Amino acid sequence: MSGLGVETGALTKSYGDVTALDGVDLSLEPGKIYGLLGRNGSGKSTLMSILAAFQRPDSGTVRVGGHDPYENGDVTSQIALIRESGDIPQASVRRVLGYLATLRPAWDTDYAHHLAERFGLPMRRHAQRLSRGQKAALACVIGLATRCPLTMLDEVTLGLDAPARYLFQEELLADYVEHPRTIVISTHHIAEFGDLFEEVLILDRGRLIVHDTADGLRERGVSVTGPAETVDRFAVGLHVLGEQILGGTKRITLYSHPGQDLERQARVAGLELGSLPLQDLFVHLTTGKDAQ
Ligand SMILES: Nc1ncnc2c1ncn2[C@@H]1O[C@H](COP(=O)(O)OP(=O)(O)OP(=O)(O)O)[C@@H](O)[C@H]1O
Repeated sequence: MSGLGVETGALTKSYGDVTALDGVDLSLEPGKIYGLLGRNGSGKSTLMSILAAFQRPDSGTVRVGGHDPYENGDVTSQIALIRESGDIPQASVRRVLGYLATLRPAWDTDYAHHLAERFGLPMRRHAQRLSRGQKAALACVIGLATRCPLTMLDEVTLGLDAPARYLFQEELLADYVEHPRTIVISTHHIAEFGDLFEEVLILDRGRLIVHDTADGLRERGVSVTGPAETVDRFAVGLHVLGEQILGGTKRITLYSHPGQDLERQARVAGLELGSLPLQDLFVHLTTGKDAQ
């Protein structure tokens, strides 16, 4: 099994007068790692909870592996949504892991124990008494060891310290290579987790404003660095997102490539061109005047 595909059509969901999702058309191919990004309240958790059939949309269609997941046990048994906020049974870590082994067809007990050990989880401690970071680590262990064909991780790394976040990335990539599946990760740690994503989805106020490969997204912008005066001359008439000055050196970021001729000119003038970090593009797309 190399993962489940996802299709949604014109998905909408409101809570009272708050529109959480506003006509989301989504198509996820099986077996890829997706980054689901968006500012606070943009609809990420709502989208994932609908894909996991935790709730119904107000209108629109959802297909996971070609089927409507709602009240469809054959499909939901292949979907895992792990949330930072918990959903963890009230029992010791060891019992929680044992219980999940009975629920999840692809659960790997040895792997779960290996992960728990790497994260330093106290197996006998009651899950409710774990520290915030330990709870997050337990969520990561569960998210990885379920090996569900559609695994969605909603902000699971939020409480983890830096070494644990690196550990999570390392384990996720290694396990994904061995057991490919569809993985959707929502996170605000974009700079850190950006390299994990094959494709990036950006929600903005309930609308899907970007679905692109991570490389395609990075290539939408360019940085230009060099002597301040040369950079300023080069920038005339171009769409500059931001600038940094360090001594006599200036670095500007441009949204969209200036074109081959201008790039050549820039290089001839001794300017250095580079791609933009995902996080800069994300900030631009969701806060700038270009946010759609
Ligand atoms: N149960 C609910 N009742 C009322 N409003 C809700 C409910 N759940 C979500 N909302 C609202 O819907 C919008 C989308 O929320 P959602 O949790 O999906 O966003 P998010 O992108 O996951 O946010 P964050 O990054 O802050 O976790 C927000 O305005 C939120 O306040």
